[in-house]
Amino acid sequence: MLPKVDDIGRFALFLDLDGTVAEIAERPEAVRVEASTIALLGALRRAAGDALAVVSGRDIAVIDALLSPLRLPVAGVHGLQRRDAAGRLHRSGDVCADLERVIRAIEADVVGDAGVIVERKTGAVALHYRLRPELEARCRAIAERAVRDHPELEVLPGKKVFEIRSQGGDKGDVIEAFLKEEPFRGRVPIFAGDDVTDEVGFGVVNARGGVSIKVGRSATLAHYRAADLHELHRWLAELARVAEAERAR
Ligand SMILES: O=P(O)(O)OC[C@H]1O[C@H](O[C@H]2O[C@H](CO)[C@@H](O)[C@H](O)[C@H]2O)[C@H](O)[C@@H](O)[C@@H]1O
Repeated sequence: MLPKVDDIGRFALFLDLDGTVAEIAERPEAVRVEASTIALLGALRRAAGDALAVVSGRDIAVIDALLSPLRLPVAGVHGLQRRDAAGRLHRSGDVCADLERVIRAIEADVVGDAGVIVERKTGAVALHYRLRPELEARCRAIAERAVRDHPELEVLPGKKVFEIRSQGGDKGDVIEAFLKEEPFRGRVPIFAGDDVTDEVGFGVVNARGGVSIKVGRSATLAHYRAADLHELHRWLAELARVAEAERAR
């Protein structure tokens, strides 16, 4: 059930990417954002007076490519990177000097595991087992071994993935940071996401009396739920439509 929101101009909108803006695909590089979804994001940005940001686990460069020609305020790698509305880049966390060695060790570990995908990111690496779900325990063990001697690294579980990342800001921190700046400042946050790394974002949004929306069925701190991405997109389209109608009056 999603709430009635008539006046999106009071709100700041934060959207997760994979599973929320874009459908989950079998491989990270297979993801595409529908042209209709890009048009929807453009309409929402206008409706929200530019207070729309994407908050994702992906690298900012990948998010920009997926959302092209839009170039939105964005946070990447679950909060390690952020580009504010003025285009300034912010980074958090210390880059692990040993990360390349850690990634090579992971690649060597999975060389015989066809279908397991190692996705390199800035300050992080994701070990995907969506194509080999029976290898979950093995991938978890590989990820945990990779961080054992590196207190500056952490393992973030996600949807059929274990991510190894430099410790640093999370999705809650970047939502807080956006809300201190124009055009987000003074607005009530709405945040929609589908994965466990979105939960810290829901916590921040709930504490500010905002609208937290879980996409999907699993346990969550979010106050509202959309059954799937399509229900969320219909709700977002209605927000944009109402704002457009208001403007035309
Ligand atoms: O925070 P998000 O925008 O949701 O990004 C989280 C991770 O999403 C991607 O992996 C997930 O989506 C893939 C494509 O649909 C899917 O194959 C995989 O199983 C999912 O875990 C992305 O590849 C990661 O880098 C993001 O951190």
